[in-house]
Amino acid sequence: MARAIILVLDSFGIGAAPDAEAFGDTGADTFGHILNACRTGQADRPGGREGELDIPHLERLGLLAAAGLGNDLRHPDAIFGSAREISHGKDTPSGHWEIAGVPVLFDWGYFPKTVPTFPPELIRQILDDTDLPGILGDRHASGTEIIRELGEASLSSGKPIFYTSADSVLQIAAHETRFGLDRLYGLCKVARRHVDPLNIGRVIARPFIGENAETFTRTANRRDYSVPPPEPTLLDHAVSAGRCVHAVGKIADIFAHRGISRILKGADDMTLFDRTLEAFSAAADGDLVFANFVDFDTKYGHRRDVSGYAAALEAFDRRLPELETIMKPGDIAIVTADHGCDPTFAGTDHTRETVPVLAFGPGVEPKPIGRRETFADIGASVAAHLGLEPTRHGRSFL
Ligand SMILES: O=P(O)(O)O[C@H]1O[C@H](CO)[C@@H](O)[C@H]1O
Ligand SMILES: [Mn+2]
Ligand SMILES: [Mn+2]
Repeated sequence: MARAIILVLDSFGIGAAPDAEAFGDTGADTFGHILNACRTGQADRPGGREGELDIPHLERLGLLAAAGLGNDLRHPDAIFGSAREISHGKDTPSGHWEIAGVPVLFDWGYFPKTVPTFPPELIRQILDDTDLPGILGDRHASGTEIIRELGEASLSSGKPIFYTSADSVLQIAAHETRFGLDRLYGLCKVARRHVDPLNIGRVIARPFIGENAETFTRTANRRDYSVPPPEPTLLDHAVSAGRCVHAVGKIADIFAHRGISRILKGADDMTLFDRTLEAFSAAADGDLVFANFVDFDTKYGHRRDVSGYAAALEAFDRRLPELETIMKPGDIAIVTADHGCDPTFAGTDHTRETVPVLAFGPGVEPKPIGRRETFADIGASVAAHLGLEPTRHGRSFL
């Protein structure tokens, strides 16, 4: 039994989703394209990273083999393979819930690519329930770009910026001190209530600071208001069995705080790695640590920043031995992802891809597991490992 830890590299897809075409994502391959850009010198950063992608630990755990890349004849030190997604969406909740045994087999609501994008009735309801003079934005956008464009107008008018993406999401950006953080959270709660009937997965508060378009930056006080998963997840099973679920980063928000015992937050992925180690060190036998590393997605994938993504992978890789050192016999760690966000792809949205599944630990017997038919095999394996009630979906690869 011992302990289990799932590390989600948010958006770290490895291409080859059999249904990529249905999402307009034919050819998307987050890992493959980063690897290639590094190899051909297109991910060099003056004074920063350069050359081939340097990820010896992920390679040792079978990442290249899992992605069907490279001709490394050494046998990986892990259970290695990939998984496709069966959820209808390629968003963060869909990916994480499916990992936890609950694929999203219904259709989320989405906002159209028109301007305005939000139904006037929805905006009217939100305005009626708040003291706002109106809203700005009201369209599909990249979060950083729309703040640069409309942030100053938001400061002078007192109107928050509403936007969406290819995900089932309503995002609200407002100045953290001038608009006020608590006021922004309150507004998101009101919006959450009104988007429920539209089947929208998340409302996200996007606070930013700075004085003008050149200096605006988003802060770590982002908060996601998700709908709860439609049936019990691996996390619920763990908590019902009296285990502790240690949620690192935005995991608690993604599961609408259900099946969570402890929350550990951090402002960036390296701090989140510190918190992950802290959580794992504190975990008792039978506990689950579930960590999400959001920067890959938010800071590099959506920003289409290839060298930034490469540097983040290298930084993550360098820290893996710290986790391996504190693992005890009987523990299992699984490195995976929730969807793709190919930084070389058109647009700024997620990409439908398969994800890596690398499972390792002192007593874990390495083997290939091929391409799993659903991310839920991860949850099923963790449930089997921890002796928990199996989730309805997924088959254990252990
Ligand atoms: O462009 P930003 O604000 O980072 O938004 C991105 O972040 C959202 C949540 O992960 C996604 O829906 C995507 O649109
Ligand atoms: Mn995600
Ligand atoms: Mn994203």
